[in-house]
Amino acid sequence: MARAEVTLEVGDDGIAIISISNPPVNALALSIFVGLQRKFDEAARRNDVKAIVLTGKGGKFSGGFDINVFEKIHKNGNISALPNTSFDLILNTIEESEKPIVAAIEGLALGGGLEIALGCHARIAAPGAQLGLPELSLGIIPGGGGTQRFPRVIGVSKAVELMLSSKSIPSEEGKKLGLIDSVVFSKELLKESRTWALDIAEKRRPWIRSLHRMDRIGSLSEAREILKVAREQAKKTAPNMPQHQACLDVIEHGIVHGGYSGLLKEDKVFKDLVLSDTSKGLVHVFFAQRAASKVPNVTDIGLKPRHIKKVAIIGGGLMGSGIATALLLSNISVVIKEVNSEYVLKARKMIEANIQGLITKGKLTQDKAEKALTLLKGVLDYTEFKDVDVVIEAVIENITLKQTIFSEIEKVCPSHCILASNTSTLDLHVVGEKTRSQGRIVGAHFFSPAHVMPLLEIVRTEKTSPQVILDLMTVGKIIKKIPIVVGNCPGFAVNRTFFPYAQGAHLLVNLGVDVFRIDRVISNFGLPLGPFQLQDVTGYGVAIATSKVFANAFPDRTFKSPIIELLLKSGRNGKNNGKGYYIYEKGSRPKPDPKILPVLEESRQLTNIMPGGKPISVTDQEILEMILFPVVNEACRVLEEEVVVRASDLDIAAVFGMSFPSYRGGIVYWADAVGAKHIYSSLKKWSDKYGSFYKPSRFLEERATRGVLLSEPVSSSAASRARL
Ligand SMILES: C[C@H](O)CC(=O)SCCNC(=O)CCNC(=O)[C@H](O)C(C)(C)COP(=O)(O)OP(=O)(O)OC[C@H]1O[C@@H](n2cnc3c(N)ncnc32)[C@H](O)[C@@H]1OP(=O)(O)O
Repeated sequence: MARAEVTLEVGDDGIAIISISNPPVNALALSIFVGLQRKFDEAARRNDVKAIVLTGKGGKFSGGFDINVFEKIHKNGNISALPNTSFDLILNTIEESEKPIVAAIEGLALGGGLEIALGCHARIAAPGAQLGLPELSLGIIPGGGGTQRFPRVIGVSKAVELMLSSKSIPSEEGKKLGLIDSVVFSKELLKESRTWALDIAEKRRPWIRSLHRMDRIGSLSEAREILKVAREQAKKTAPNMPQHQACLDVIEHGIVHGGYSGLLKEDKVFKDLVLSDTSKGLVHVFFAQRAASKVPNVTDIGLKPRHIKKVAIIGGGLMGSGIATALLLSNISVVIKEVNSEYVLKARKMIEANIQGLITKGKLTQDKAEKALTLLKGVLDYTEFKDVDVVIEAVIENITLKQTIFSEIEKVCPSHCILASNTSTLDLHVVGEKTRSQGRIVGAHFFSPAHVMPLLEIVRTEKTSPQVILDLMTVGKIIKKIPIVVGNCPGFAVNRTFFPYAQGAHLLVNLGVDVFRIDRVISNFGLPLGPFQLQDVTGYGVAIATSKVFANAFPDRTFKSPIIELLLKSGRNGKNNGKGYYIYEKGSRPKPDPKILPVLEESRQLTNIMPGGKPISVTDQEILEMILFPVVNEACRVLEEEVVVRASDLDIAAVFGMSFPSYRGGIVYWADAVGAKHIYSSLKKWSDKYGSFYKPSRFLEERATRGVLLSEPVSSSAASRARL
């Protein structure tokens, strides 16, 4: 592996080129900071150096501070491991240097990488470099002066927008905003940066120290107004996350008391936040997401992903159209097959509406949208299937229909073609039973709406070939999904783990707890919708179909709630017809509908599970735990059966498939923070009181008794048991 190092070369022109090298993204590891300090000191001392250019090797400036250091601090609590770069390196050495320093940026300058560049006296970038301060997405604020210099360079409004959203911008936009002084072709980057540095040294260009600037800040009252609006917005969009308000406070402090005072405050707040639970959860998710892309015997055996040019989708309903949209937007040709031309047209309309939605939200340009639609073809037969690389079947959950489709596509598609099903519940063995292509059969489980939800659950059987899995993972990444590879079992990893979520909520209602209180408790915890509003939105048909699957697969731990059947009987269809647990009216927020109370009463009478016929009395915390602990319990079974490669894959599944709050790190991470002992003893208590739905799994019992983390690998736990 290449060494992390900083090099210095001095040219005949008197320019010192200092280069960061730490592949793959030139993260600012502690040794890089030491190296930078040494090389800048050397350049400052040397008489043959007139000016300095700072750059990154391998086509990247820097991906920012080394996040592994945060992970270590989270484990050992030792904050003193953080170097004092904001003052020693960026302020005193770079910004206050007696020789001008120009940042030559290629590829990316993120987080600490951009903060170092902001300390330089000019920034030259190659086209398309990604520039941003994504620290808030890690639960912290920029800690290298970004909260002070960014607003001073690009203005308060844009700086706030970019920091709060953790979004990056390309060099070209950076140039328009004044962040970048010049955009030049990659091959000209060093030459142009050298010239620029010399020009500053010889006073042909201004020598600008960002922290001293006030020209882009505007008046104090304007800045305060921008910050006030941002605070209100952040209260809504990031309610349980401290870093958003903290970032705004630090920006304001610097505007009121000056940049240096702002740096001092930033340093303190940054260090406090590094130790916060929010940062621990988000950093865990960062690494868990990268870990999910490493699948033993698939990604580590030297296979190369094949190029996927054309995908066929069978079924242009909600799922099929969503999947098609995601593919088209990533320049993949899509053939969508339907049973008649009316349905083909409907599918096209849905895809157009998906795309229009993205344009309206500013996420897509008209040009790109038009180009994407040219790659779409609607068909009624298999003629177009002769050269497709992947088929994704997305018809209704009917096993006979799916079996027929699979035996047909096996005949018409080329022999390399991947045969995927978007089933969310059916056994893949049975789906592909009538074919001789078991190695090519795989699940491609997208989540609705498929063009928006980030997770792609790739389901393999023992026969699915590693090449097929690798190819599907690659397609997933191309279409900007987060793929996790899981085993074949009822509900696979995501729906299987989360089936007790809705059932737990229904059980509580039948024990007498208020529906809307449950939804409030769950959304206060951080899920975007409570379980009942989620059912309204996803449709009761889905709820009925999935509960049937789980009732068959796991009858010992299924709670059968009559509520949905009763709602349907009383003319309620959820959001679909504007009436569910909530009332849905155009232009207004969903309103709880008290008219459902008699329906709930009827359900309670039918199930008759309230102890002594009276509603149980529970705290909000108990409500939360009575819904989420059964999910953890099922996650334990999923882990024990090794349906997922590693525990953190379930965290990714929870965050990106079920919108579990990312700052809580995912379901298993959260459970470990709560403690297996408490979860086990609570479930045991409730199973004695309310029945087998709560019965703790063997895995949970064993881990709780032995004090082993739920996230510890199954095999290593067995090994540690053997050692005892
Ligand atoms: C003091 C400062 O204010 C604090 C900070 O700077 S905090 C850090 C701010 N920077 C960031 O948040 C950037 C995080 N990284 C990213 O967003 C993306 O990795 C990226 C856009 C740089 C590259 O994306 P991509 O090309 O898809 O590669 P990706 O798989 O994500 O990363 C490649 C490898 O680099 C590692 N990596 C990326 N950024 C890293 C970082 N800042 N520190 C340590 N490792 C990092 C990843 O973990 C991964 O390692 P692996 O191969 O062992 O799994």
